[in-house]
Amino acid sequence: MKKPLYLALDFPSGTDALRFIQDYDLEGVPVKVGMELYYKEGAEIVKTLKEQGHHVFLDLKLHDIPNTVRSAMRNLASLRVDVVNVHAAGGSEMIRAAKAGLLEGTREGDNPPLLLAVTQLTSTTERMLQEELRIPLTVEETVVNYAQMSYEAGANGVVCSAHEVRAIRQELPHSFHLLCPGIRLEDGDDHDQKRVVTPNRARELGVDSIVVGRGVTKADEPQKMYQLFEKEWSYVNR
Ligand SMILES: O=c1ccn([C@@H]2O[C@H](COP(=O)(O)O)[C@@H](O)[C@H]2O)c(=O)[nH]1
Repeated sequence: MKKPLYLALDFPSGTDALRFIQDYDLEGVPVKVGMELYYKEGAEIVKTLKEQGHHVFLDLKLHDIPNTVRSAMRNLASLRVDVVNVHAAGGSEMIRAAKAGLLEGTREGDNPPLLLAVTQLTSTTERMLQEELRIPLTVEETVVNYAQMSYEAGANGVVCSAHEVRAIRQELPHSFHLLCPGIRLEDGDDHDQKRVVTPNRARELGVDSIVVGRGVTKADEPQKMYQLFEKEWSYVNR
């Protein structure tokens, strides 16, 4: 799929998520299932969304010892999701194990899910990194470092903020997938996100895919807002 915009289905239940899709004519759009929805509904919601024709990014951000991550990824691959992720902070051995688990769990003839590694969350600031986590680097330095390590360990790409895209592109091949949450329209509410950009800017920077949640799901007119994000991102009708 070329340059997807993933709608983050951060809803308390599957009923809420499916109703939202139906109410606002979002059938078949790429979606992201995160912890809130998955921990409530489990694999069933993923199966339902796949049956309904959605491209599914399962955003569970695994972070555990390599053996555990390998077994978990084997099970996630069997759900035939399109994208999964781990925290890059789990290290290269864990990322290699994730990749191995995905290959083991993928049915013959299918493509394994894309494996992305989360670098620094888009809610992280340089102050948090340096003062709370005591990492004496800039956000950009840690993100590029995680991206290089993830690439060498076999990840297909990373989750980062669009702020770091240029720096990553200087170091790694263009085929390395850069997926960016923290996307807001010019006058949008940032909520708890700290490193945000507009869909327009993300496109200009060469981001491969974006995630949009509350900008659509909490809007007064969700369908209209989805179309606005989509239009800026894909540069249609201009
Ligand atoms: O660094 C990260 C990694 C994941 N996310 C997830 O993306 C969406 C963003 O939602 P908004 O409502 O558009 O802020 C959300 O599901 C996060 O869990 C992220 O924001 N940043």
